[in-house]
Amino acid sequence: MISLQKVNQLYGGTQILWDLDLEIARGSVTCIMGRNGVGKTTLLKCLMGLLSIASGSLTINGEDFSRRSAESRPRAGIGYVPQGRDIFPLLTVEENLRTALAAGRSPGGVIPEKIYDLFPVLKDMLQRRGGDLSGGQQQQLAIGRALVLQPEVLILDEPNEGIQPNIVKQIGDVITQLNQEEGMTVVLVEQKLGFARRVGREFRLMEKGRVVASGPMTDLSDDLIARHLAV
Ligand SMILES: Nc1ncnc2c1ncn2[C@@H]1O[C@H](COP(=O)(O)OP(=O)(O)OP(=O)(O)O)[C@@H](O)[C@H]1O
Repeated sequence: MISLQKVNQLYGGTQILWDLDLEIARGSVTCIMGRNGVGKTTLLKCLMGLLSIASGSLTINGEDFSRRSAESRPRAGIGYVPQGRDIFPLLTVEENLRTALAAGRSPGGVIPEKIYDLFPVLKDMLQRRGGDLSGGQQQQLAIGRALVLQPEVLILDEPNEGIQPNIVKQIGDVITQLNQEEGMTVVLVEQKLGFARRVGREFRLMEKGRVVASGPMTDLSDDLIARHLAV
């Protein structure tokens, strides 16, 4: 459903993505993995239209998105949880969730109750300011916000970075639930091998701006880990 072909991307004169090919199947949970600086975040930003690609193609459900702006993604059913969460610290939890409604096809509307079923803590804290939440709660808020428009695809950039273990487990369970019960397609950048193995069904390993190995998670061998992940 998502296909990148021969994608090249540059920051000024520095090329980060090199003829990158990537296929994401509908209904899969795919972990993008690789050492620091190989271009994982850059890849997600290109997927989201936050960075423009110099050449190559990006198609979503067969439609060409290579040149479309970031605003097109929520309307195409794609939700995004950026690295570092990017919630609004001075807005309340409810206001943070509402900001996502504005990006939809028909601005306005209501926050789906489902979000509070997935993350009950958000309901308890609706009137608290985002900045007063713990890191784990902020991450739950960022994921909740990405789910407000009920996307078909959820893209997450290191959702577990700097988060306590019990919330990491909860986030993993939510991803599995969304995938298994709603058929949501999930793409995540993940550094934690244990989490990737538990939650991911597919892996893509990156090295120097390219995908160099891919397959079902059960094929992620010790040899591949030693070659492309170990520091
Ligand atoms: N705004 C920018 N301008 C110039 N170079 C950048 C910019 N953002 C990232 N880079 C560089 O692009 C390369 C890839 O960065 P990217 O964040 O995509 O890697 P990553 O695999 O996600 O790494 P990490 O795991 O550390 O987040 C790095 O060398 C980084 O320094």
